[in-house]
Amino acid sequence: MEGVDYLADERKKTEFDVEEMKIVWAGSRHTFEVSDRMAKLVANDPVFRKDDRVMLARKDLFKNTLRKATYAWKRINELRLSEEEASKLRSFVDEPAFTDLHWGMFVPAIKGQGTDEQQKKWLPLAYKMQIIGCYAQTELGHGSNVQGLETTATFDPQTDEFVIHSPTLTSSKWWPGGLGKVSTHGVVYARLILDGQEHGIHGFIVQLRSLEDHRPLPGITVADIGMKFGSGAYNTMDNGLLRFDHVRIPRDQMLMRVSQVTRDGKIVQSDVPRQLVYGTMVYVRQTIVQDASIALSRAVCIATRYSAVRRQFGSSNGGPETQVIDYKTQQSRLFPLLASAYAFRFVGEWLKWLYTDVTQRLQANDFSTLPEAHACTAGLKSLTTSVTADGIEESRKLCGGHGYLASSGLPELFAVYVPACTYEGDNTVLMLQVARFLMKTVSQLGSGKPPVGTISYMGRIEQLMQCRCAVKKAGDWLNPNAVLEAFEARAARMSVSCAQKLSKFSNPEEGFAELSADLVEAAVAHCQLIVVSKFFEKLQQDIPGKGVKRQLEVLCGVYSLHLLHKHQGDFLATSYITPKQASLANDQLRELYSQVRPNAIALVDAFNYTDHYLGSILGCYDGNVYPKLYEAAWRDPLNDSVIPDGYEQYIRPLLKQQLRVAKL
Ligand SMILES: CCCCCCCCCC/C=C\CCCCCCCCCC(=O)SCCNC(=O)CCNC(=O)[C@H](O)C(C)(C)COP(=O)(O)OP(=O)(O)OC[C@H]1O[C@@H](n2cnc3c(N)ncnc32)[C@H](O)[C@@H]1OP(=O)(O)O
Ligand SMILES: Cc1cc2nc3c(=O)[nH]c(=O)nc-3n(C[C@H](O)[C@H](O)[C@H](O)COP(=O)(O)OP(=O)(O)OC[C@H]3O[C@@H](n4cnc5c(N)ncnc54)[C@H](O)[C@@H]3O)c2cc1C
Repeated sequence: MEGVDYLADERKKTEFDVEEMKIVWAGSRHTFEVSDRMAKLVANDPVFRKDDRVMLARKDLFKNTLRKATYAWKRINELRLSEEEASKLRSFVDEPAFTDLHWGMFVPAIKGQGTDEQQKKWLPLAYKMQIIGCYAQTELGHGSNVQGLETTATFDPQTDEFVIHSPTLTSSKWWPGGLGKVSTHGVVYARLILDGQEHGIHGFIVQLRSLEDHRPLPGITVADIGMKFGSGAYNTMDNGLLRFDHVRIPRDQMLMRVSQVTRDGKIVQSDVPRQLVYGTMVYVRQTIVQDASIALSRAVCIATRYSAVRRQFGSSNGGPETQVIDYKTQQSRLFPLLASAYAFRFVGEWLKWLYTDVTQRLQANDFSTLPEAHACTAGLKSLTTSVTADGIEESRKLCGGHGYLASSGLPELFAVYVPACTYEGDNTVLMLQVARFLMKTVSQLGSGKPPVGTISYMGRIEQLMQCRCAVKKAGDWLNPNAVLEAFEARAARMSVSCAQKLSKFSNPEEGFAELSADLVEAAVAHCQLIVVSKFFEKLQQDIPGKGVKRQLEVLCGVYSLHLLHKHQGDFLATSYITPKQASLANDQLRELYSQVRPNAIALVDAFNYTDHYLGSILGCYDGNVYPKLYEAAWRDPLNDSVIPDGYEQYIRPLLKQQLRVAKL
């Protein structure tokens, strides 16, 4: 039945202004309008159709991606879209492609690590896509350990060139997106060798393929690394392998903002810290945090709408069965994910601000906030992608059997998303970076240098080590100060406990390795505190619209109290709360679920996703799930014929054989 809104009754229950919530979710009215326009542009253009993606064989899938990406580029130019509009358009096309790495890593690497002169030379070519670039760092043998990369860049003073070489099989570049079949250039990370001496890892711009016929240049072996997890999914991307056989590039193709190599082969360090060679990763990590809220909200939107449509059990006197969204178990699995999507949205907004701030400071040679920016981007990337990947899978389970259908959109969403836990830094490795930052902070307490920014709570360490939770009744857990102090005390105590244990080791690195699992838990506690505190900070802002702020307060309560409930072992073990107080938090959490329930559909409508973008029958706006599932089944190529291909060859002889056996 076209045009009927099967979720209309749900939408009538809403207690807040959804249109205003859409603005809050988007970040501003302007961003909302751009997003809305770009989402509709993509949804209404048949070239961006994606429902057939999971059926396509790899070659067709890849060609289809090339078609979409080049068409998107054509539309971006025809419509003279701004960078903001183009970036939104790309995200609504919703298909990983070589362009992501070109714009997302190749261009930022040149911007961040290239000198003014290098930027002037390379960026105009990249901006017009006259060259297409990738980010070639990871190798077959090393990914996390960047200092362990084996590719060499040896300076030849005779010719004023670097010789790029892959000395071993394990030094083959492996994974770079866009490298396999498309990129003409790469920012290649290699070990700098000057006069037989090593000088660490640096980035080099290397041309890989001819701009005339796309063939690999002499000395270069390049190919795709093969199929990855899931159907459709990340297989639209040509992750590649790359080997160099003494490939020569001019000296001025080493990215020289951090260190320069002179004509006579000497290294000159600028006053920029060497860690800026890792700057592109910091940039991408903060974009990944922003994207986490998008991926999680998509999954939650699907699971919430379907949970309101789906009914099981509970019918009395022939009346309708219970909507599964009314089961408290469903709510306790779904609503924390809904709240997490909002929480990640706000922490992502804040992280973008932090990144912009650190970038401006770096330009003014102020490097003081770099360690905090690194810890925040690494930790929040790790936390938000882990929760999102698990949350997508939980959303699939929340949709029961139908969640397992490709047409639910959830399997592909999971398959595309889950590598985010690995790329741009394995999540455990990144949490260990946060732990190092925490241990350094604790060791410097009392040095007269007060901790600032997200770690400033450590400046109140004595109070945080001694204080006890003052909660007496469930409603006390609605007090932001009570919640914040609980998260601060837990994070501070877990860090101090690790630091105390570490101090017992004569070799700190051995101690760090031995205690690494505890250290990761302390780092997670610190990152969760950041997310909770940024949610509370958001609530301090002027938020217009009937009931909007109230709903956000409820979601903030759900976010923080579900974490408190889930990690109550930490809060109890650090002796900040009593078992009774933990139980009161859970009582309050249940009450908050009841307040989310009537607003659940409106809270996911506020994401403003088109049906095209969601790509899910279970999550469609009108909730008309069953007829659509039925129709989609008939569209499967297997149903093109009543008798399947292979009947004569396999099924018939099998049945005949069974018949013979039966006759015997
Ligand atoms: C007009 C048209 C426009 C069209 C628009 C289209 C727009 C499209 C946009 C698309 C946008 C985005 C899309 C992006 C797509 C992304 C897709 C994903 C692709 C994935 C790519 C990758 O995976 S790239 C490879 C990533 N690799 C890693 O992440 C490796 C992880 N390892 C490391 O980072 C490091 O090796 C390590 C940090 C783990 C360890 O390094 P190292 O051994 O050198 O360090 P130490 O541990 O010894 O630490 C030394 C000190 O350095 C500090 N440190 C470490 N890292 C950093 C850092 N990054 N920044 C600052 N400081 C750092 C560390 O803390 C130590 O400090 P001290 O203790 O004080 O000494
Ligand atoms: C889809 C995808 C796209 C990618 N795109 C690119 C790209 O464009 N360019 C590029 O250069 N790279 C890319 N990569 C590579 C990616 O960045 C690396 O795979 C990632 O950094 C993880 O490194 P690794 O594979 O070496 O993992 P490993 O480090 O080998 O991790 C294996 C296991 O060891 C553990 N481990 C490792 N070190 C430690 C430690 N010190 N302490 C405790 N545990 C540890 C990890 O937690 C993990 O469980 C991509 C990867 C994927 C999956």
